[in-house]
Amino acid sequence: MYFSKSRLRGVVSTQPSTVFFTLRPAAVQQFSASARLKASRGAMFRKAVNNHTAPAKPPLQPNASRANTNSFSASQPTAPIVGAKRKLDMTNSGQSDLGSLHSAVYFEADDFDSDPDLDFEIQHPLPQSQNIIPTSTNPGPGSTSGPTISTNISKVNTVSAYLVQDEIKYPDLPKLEDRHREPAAPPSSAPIPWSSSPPSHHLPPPPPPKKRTIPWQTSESKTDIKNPITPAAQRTTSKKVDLPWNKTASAMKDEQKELRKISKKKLASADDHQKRKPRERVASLFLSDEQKGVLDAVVEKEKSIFFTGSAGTGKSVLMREIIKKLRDKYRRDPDRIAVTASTGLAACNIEGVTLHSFAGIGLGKEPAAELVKKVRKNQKARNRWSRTKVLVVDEVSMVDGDLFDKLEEIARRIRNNGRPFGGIQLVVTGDFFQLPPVPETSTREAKFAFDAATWCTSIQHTILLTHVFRQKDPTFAEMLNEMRLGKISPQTIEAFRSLSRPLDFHDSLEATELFPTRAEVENANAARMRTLSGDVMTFNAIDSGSILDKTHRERLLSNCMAPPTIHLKKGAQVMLIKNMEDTLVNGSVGRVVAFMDESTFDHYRTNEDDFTGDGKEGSDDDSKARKKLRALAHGKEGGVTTGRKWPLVCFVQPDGTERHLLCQPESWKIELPNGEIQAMRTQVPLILAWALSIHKAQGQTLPRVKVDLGKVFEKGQAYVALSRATSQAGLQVSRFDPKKVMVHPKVIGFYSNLTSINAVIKDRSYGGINGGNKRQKLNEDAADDQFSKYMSV
Ligand SMILES: Nc1ncnc2c1ncn2[C@@H]1O[C@H](COP(=O)(O)OP(=O)(O)OP(=O)(O)O)[C@@H](O)[C@H]1O
Ligand SMILES: [Mg+2]
Repeated sequence: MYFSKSRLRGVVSTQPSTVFFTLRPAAVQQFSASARLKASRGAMFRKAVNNHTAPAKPPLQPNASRANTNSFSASQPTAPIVGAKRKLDMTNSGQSDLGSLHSAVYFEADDFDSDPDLDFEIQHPLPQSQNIIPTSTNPGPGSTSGPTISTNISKVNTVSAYLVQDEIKYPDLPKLEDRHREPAAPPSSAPIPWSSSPPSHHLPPPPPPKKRTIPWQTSESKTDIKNPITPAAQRTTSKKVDLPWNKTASAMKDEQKELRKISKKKLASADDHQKRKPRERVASLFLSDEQKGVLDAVVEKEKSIFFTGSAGTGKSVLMREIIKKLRDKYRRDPDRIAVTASTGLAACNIEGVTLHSFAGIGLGKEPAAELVKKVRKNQKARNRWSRTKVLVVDEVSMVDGDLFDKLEEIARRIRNNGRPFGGIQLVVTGDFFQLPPVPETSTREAKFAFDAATWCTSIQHTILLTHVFRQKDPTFAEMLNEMRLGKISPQTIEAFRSLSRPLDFHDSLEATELFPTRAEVENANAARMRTLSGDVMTFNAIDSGSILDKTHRERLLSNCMAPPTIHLKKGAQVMLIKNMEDTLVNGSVGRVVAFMDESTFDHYRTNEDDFTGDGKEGSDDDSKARKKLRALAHGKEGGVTTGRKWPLVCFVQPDGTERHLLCQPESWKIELPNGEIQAMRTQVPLILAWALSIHKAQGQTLPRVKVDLGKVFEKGQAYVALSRATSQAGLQVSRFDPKKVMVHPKVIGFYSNLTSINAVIKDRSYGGINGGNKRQKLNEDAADDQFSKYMSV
């Protein structure tokens, strides 16, 4: 073994006359032989030391920094004081394993002169060239080319007074051989990062051969296999019997089988728990007559329908009801219904897949013939096309017209059926006045689905829903309708301009600000979070599903309303993104008031009156209630804080009353018609709600909304943003400009040809809901009537 110069460089003091070392104890034993060699060649040893030059830091610095990154900062003095400074750092650093190895063993070069053991020459087992690395061949970063020791002294003076004493008092150390016997010294086999010894030298000596232990021969190991997560198992993991190489292949297989069983059981019990969890979900709404008419046409008459209507006419509510009824109808063959949407977000909202995913066409940019070949090669996609009887498409306004034609051709050819869409019944909804399709290339203008060559033959009936549920105030509904059609009267412009004032509410909820881009949303929410004091609670989603490729799965789930991670603080404004109860639905906005576990919440719920104040900020009642809630959240109010803590959110309902909900994780699925869950995310059903993107807001109903129209840039954006609001009192609009309300002329043309289902129902002469060919006649007769009704202002 050798005592390399690089080691010396790291520890040599800056006193030229009195050299001291900080030796890694592991090196002490190694040092014995080499020191003897060197001491016997005293001159050579001193030369080695004197030749040692200042920049001692480089060889050790990385190790020191690794050992305790906190104790080193960039601003700390560097090379010149390294010997001294590092010694102090390392010996003081309790956390550093390097530091502990450095437990301050000091000695002077002269120590060895008086050591009788050093007075004999030993024959080193290895040739010298292998043991002492010559300076020339191993200059290292701190070799002779660096600053000299004297340079170091002057700099060290400023750092450590005791280093400049003429004579330094070193601790009285036991003799070297005594030190060898110190029980505290780590074994010499402890690996030293810069040692050039081969790893095998650090290995402990091989144990004497033992009788082989086979797992099934010990009762302990049997228990371990049955219950690998018991403490016993954990304890035994360090025993030799549990080491994988001590098991036979069949024993390993048995163990894996047991583990699989256990994890299956766990999953099943988690599932059971989910199922058993009492959940008062949203009760079915009473559908209006027009909604019922559509439902009947789809489920009973099995017609291919496109139902549309302005924002808030209950298209989504109706679509959910249709899906429910269809699933019930085809409960024996659930894969007969394909639930899809134009975008990932819309698909996630109805627990379906994107049209692209369903079709198995990738991006779908190739010509139809190639896509047909592609689908034919993909057995799963082929099966989906063949099995589907009803194809549901939500948010059709964002489906490209060319894509619609391609899908129609694929359906016909894969199903070998010449009827439109190969005989598949289409149930399509959306509002073309809202967000348009994203064009395939920037050079070509967006083509709407109704512009597809096969739209008219594929859709038997187009139905217009006219009753607006979202806005109860007919004046406001009419203002929004004008905006939708892009024909805004001067009075309406004035009315919108008057909404630039700040909202006037007396509770703690603020308006949700809608932005066109995601970056603006993230900045706005992050800025608001920073203003809150208190601890950040982080909730990470659990993702699963049949798609094992992580990137692919993440891409699918990136469209999910639930984020992969959400950071919350007490006081954060949040939006519920799942329908929970009648009044707590997707879009409800509230504020996080505490984080608590389920049992504490149960206690809170049963004594709710104690925890609700009069709502007036600063009042006695309110502060008492807050105190109680705080105490409860900290487990001081009788609640047993046993489990994981979840956000407790106080939602303000439309009638002004408050509801508290403990927001525990919910699941969002991306599910193929055959029931295969491609991807699933489980996360607390909340997102930050000071700000939201217009894209994510599409489809939402929001009680308080703030929009800066100066920022919108896309057709339909202004209408989507403003039509989220339920009332004028809950809407703040800045920079309202009628020019920002852009409507595509093709969309106006398309809607001018529609009539409402009410008109059809009223006038039986049309024979109820009309067939595809009759529709044109109906449209011709009723279009002027209807359009003049909607364009009346
Ligand atoms: N039959 C109904 N009875 C009572 N409320 C209803 C009914 N249908 C819908 N609503 C309510 O009207 C609001 C808007 O409904 P929904 O979101 O389905 O409209 P939409 O047409 O899909 O709107 P958008 O085009 O903005 O997505 C929701 O708050 C919903 O609960
Ligand atoms: Mg909707």
